[in-house]
Amino acid sequence: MSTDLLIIENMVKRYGGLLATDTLSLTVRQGELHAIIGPNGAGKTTLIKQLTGEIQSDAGSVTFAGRQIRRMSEPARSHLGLARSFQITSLFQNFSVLENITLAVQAHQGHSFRFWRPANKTPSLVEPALKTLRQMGLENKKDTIVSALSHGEQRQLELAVALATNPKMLLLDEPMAGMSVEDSANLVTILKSLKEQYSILLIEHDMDAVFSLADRITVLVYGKAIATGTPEEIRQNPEVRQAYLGEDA
Ligand SMILES: Nc1ncnc2c1ncn2[C@@H]1O[C@H](COP(=O)(O)OP(=O)(O)OP(=O)(O)O)[C@@H](O)[C@H]1O
Repeated sequence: MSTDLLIIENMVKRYGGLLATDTLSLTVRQGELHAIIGPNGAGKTTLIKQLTGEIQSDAGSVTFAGRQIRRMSEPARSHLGLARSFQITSLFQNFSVLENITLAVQAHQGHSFRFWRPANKTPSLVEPALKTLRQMGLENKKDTIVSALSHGEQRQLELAVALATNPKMLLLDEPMAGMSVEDSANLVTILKSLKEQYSILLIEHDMDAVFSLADRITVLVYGKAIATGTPEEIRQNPEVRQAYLGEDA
């Protein structure tokens, strides 16, 4: 039986007179990749920000790993295992790949920065960092300075930074944005390998990626979920075809 790791109930966010999130309810199951699609301005990024705690919801309930998190701070949510990646450029450009990850692990573990011992020489930080780099196929780049990485590799590293904190759930906001076809295909392969080990909420405009990766898809229009279902159910849904996907979907 599948368990719901994230349960969103009747969540609301208003910007003045605009309802950006309109009594939205959805669940993400343990080990599921749940994609959110919808036209520009549908409220997808607003939803992610409400989940991370970057913005406060006006109403509703958000339960994550059995805890009510709607009023929790961003760091508290991150410690519970909610990790956001993408659309935030969080890398230290002049530091190496390994240093970037060990610093993320250190910050997550809540250590003060120990300047007398560099993070990339501390075994308890290096071990999880190397494991994550292996998972992402970036191990051979561990000593490369971030600014020397390709755009696609930097996006992969952003994902590695999120994974290194050992999250329960990843919130991915348009990971394929600005990527070449080759880098996108590579990222799809990586995300497939991460599925099940992590629960993933994915926002993405690349429909090929969404339909090949998602276990379930929710379609957002004007802040409202108009449909949730398997990729096949979403493809067949007449309301979705009309509102978003177009007749050739
Ligand atoms: N800080 C803000 N103040 C006022 N309105 C906002 C604010 N942030 C977002 N909005 C509005 O809320 C609605 C939802 O925006 P949001 O960015 O969440 O949509 P989105 O689905 O992520 O769009 P896109 O696909 O273009 O990234 C839009 O109408 C947007 O103009």
